Amino acid sequence: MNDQSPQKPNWGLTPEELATHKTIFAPDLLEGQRFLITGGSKGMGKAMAFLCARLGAKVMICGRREELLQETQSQAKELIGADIRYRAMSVRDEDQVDALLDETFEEFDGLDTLVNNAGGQYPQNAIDFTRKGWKSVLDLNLNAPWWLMQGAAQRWRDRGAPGHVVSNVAHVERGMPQAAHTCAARAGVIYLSRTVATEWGPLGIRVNCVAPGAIATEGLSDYPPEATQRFNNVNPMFRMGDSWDVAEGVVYLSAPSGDFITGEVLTIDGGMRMWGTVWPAGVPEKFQTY
Ligand SMILES: CCCCCCCCCCC/C=C/C(=O)SCCNC(=O)CCNC(=O)[C@H](O)C(C)(C)COP(=O)(O)OP(=O)(O)OC[C@H]1O[C@@H](n2cnc3c(N)ncnc32)[C@H](O)[C@@H]1OP(=O)(O)O
Ligand SMILES: NC(=O)C1=CN([C@@H]2O[C@H](COP(=O)(O)OP(=O)(O)OC[C@H]3O[C@@H](n4cnc5c(N)ncnc54)[C@H](OP(=O)(O)O)[C@@H]3O)[C@@H](O)[C@H]2O)C=CC1
Repeated sequence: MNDQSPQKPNWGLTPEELATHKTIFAPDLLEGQRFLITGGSKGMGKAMAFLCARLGAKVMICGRREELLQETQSQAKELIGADIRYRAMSVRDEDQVDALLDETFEEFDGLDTLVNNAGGQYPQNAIDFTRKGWKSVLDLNLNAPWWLMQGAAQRWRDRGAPGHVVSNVAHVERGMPQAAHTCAARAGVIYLSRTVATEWGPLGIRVNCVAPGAIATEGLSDYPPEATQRFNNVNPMFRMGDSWDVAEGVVYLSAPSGDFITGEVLTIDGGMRMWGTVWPAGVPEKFQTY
């Protein structure tokens, strides 16, 4: 389990931990498989990239900051001998999404799994959302994954090839106070996925989601320490998950273990869907009942 003390400057697993973490999967499970993982330069996406590469997959990652992508590429080379490819881009830009898909399909002569992982939001009471802020969160967390999954599906259809999409959403079954924008976007991705899982089933394209609760990643350093400290107490296991928990879920759905699974949401939340509320901007007094 992670050191989740608020003093720790970097959240999440170190590259060395990602390189050596035990896995339940066979070392050649993904041999020859091709993965595109958005937001693969840190946090859960980086764990997915390391795990897939360790299991034999060819991996393309993207993110906005080239230095983080380059660092991830070098670490993977040095620590696990993997040749991870990357493209610096923003998934919020439709043209850049098309270019990323074109490059990946060309580079790998196809694609087996698209992982929609890049995302994020800011905490705020919904009543105060600006229109610009709403649109930016919806662009990042609903429009971008849709452009990516539709673009991948069109390319699979045109090649007569099967494919798999797995989107990293969030546990949103009970809504999420102070994160209504992301909650709306993630619910949109879940219901898009369930719908196109039917439409695209005859094409051999599976569409799934993973829904994490509070997971210790570098991304949490964007939140104030009092909030991140509380994230340890938002599920009945009274701890956060780590990026490996989610990476293994993604691999389970993508490998032959997932061959007959589509339209599913794999919740990885330590039970938060039953108990625990995040309140990322602070617990309002009325709700401080125990
Ligand atoms: C919130 C928690 C729910 C999720 C899951 C629940 C379960 C577990 C809890 C764990 C918490 C979740 C963690 C993660 O998701 S980890 C990833 C963490 N990192 C992030 O989330 C950062 C990602 N955020 C962004 O990239 C940007 O905020 C965003 C894309 C959303 C907007 O960026 P953009 O660069 O386009 O836009 P601006 O920054 O210019 O802002 C546009 C307008 O948005 C409004 N805004 C932006 N930030 C804030 C803020 N902090 N507070 C209030 N309003 C904000 C604002 O209107 C901006 O316009 P102006 O600049 O003109 O005012
Ligand atoms: N951590 C948690 O507790 C939870 C997280 N989630 C969601 O899971 C996903 C991964 O989270 P986590 O690993 O914590 O996040 P991190 O913030 O650690 O990593 C986010 C990754 O996405 C990339 N990214 C962000 N915006 C864009 C963009 N516009 N275009 C391309 N890449 C982008 C980042 O790189 P760069 O910044 O350089 O672009 C980085 O590689 C996100 O969608 C998150 O909202 C859901 C539930 C809980």
